[in-house]
Amino acid sequence: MNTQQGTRLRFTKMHGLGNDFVVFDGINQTVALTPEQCRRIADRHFGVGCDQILLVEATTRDDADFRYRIFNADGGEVEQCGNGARCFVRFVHDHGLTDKTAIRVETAASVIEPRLLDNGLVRVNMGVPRFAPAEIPFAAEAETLTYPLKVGQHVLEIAVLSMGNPHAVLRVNDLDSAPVDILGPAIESHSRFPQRVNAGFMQVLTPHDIRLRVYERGAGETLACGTGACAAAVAGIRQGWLASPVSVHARGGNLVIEWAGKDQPVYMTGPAETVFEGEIEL
Ligand SMILES: N[C@H](CCC[C@H](N)C(=O)O)C(=O)O
Repeated sequence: MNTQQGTRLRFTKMHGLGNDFVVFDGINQTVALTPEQCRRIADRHFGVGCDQILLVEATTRDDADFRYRIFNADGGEVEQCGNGARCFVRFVHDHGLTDKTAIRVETAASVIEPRLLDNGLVRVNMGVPRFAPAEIPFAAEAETLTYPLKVGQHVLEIAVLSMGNPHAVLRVNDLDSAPVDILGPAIESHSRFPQRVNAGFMQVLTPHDIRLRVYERGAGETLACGTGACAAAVAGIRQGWLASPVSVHARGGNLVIEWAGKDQPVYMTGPAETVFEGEIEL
């Protein structure tokens, strides 16, 4: 069953550092979007325009308060969205769906824990990063710290990990001249990533500061990527270039990522903004 033609849906336009979202309350209205309807909503000329669509639903888990579904602009449903998680808790709190400031949210990948802070920012326990190739998924003979990836005539040395969604992280010397528009889509659709991948380009400034650009799976380059920031910080810490906490400077603004290593969770802190409320007829 999908949302029938002619149905009007209420939505809220939000963003986390310019990574923007159309958020639907799927508890007080019936929202069942087809990939084509997602593409239409996300279209910046024929729809509302966004990088991802976020759907708030009731959960059946007794260890979570809500269910959180994420759809990329290309219509594909995915496992995780970090900037969206910060907007999620702001949305459910501001729309009276909870009076809690710290909630547990079921996603396709895990249960994450966003918390509204007194200073207006949001801190999220994004869970434990995964490195086994089969858990990414990524085609590799064995798990190593980095992997050579042949892209055209280049052989790139990438880190590969999952924050619930797949990430490839490449260190570059100068982010402004990095060929993100060429290497981004080539990595995103590389055959060794059977479910495609988010491609992060990281410039290390100091052990506690990086600049980051992410060519996102199913959305293209965004102004910020929360799970991408987590993945880049984890990759840099593992390779000895970085130390927690790491300030991640994206084009849309800054996130702070904390990770104590090994099988510890990654914490992400940053803003979540509401832009406007609206209605759309599908
Ligand atoms: N493009 C991602 C989903 C959105 C992630 C990003 N917007 C974030 O803030 O983590 C994927 O296909 O896995």
